[in-house]
Amino acid sequence: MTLRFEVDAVVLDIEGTTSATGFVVDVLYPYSRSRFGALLSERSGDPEVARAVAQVRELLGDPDADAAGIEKALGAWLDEDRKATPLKTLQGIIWSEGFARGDLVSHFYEDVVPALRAWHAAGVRLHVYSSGSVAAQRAWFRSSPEGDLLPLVSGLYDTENAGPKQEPESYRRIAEATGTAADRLLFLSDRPGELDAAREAGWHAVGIRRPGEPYYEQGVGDHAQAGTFDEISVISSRSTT
Ligand SMILES: CSCCC(=O)C(=O)COP(=O)(O)O
Ligand SMILES: [Mg+2]
Repeated sequence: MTLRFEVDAVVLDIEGTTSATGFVVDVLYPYSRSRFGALLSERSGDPEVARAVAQVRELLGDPDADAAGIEKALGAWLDEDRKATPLKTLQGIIWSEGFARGDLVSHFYEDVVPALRAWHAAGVRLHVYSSGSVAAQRAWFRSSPEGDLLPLVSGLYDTENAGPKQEPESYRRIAEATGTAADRLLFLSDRPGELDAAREAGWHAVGIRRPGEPYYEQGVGDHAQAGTFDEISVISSRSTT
């Protein structure tokens, strides 16, 4: 069955939706884990690192946490896959440098890139909303196995510039930032709590359920669902075809 939407923009979750959680956890997480120590000790004066470190201390409730304590907290959050904003900021710094130097190439499920190209060609705007930082998202789309996909993307949103993914207010903020009416936006995600929040903000929402992903068994509640992007047809009033 094909799900049909007439909207102006599609907003994409990454992990579990466009891309495999296994790749993020097995490739990206170890890459960042092994580099946190050097980042914290050698670049503590970098404003972005300093800001993230201050946020970690605040989350820990420990204003005096030293570099070892910060690294330990980051490791624990990685273990539990906690999407803490400062963790994502620091990972984003490390990953974007790793992508730029060619150590990393991103992952997209095989149905995703053809669908993104088709929707973009049909005049549908594409935005990303992920817990991964904007810097990480930019590098991820720029360094895909199919080349630079960033030109397909109009906007990048994370927990810093939009807010937590399970809060409707974050989706209202994105609608405002993109200048798009809520009912002209379609959100694709694997997580029911995110889909609930998008729907509460008045968006269309489709749960993506891919075998092997962490939320596959749990399902996406009462949301419309698709196993691949091929099952979703999107047209826009801005369409030229
Ligand atoms: C390029 S983003 C890396 C993935 C990541 O760290 C993450 O937290 C993704 O979470 P999502 O909100 O996309 O499920
Ligand atoms: Mg996800």
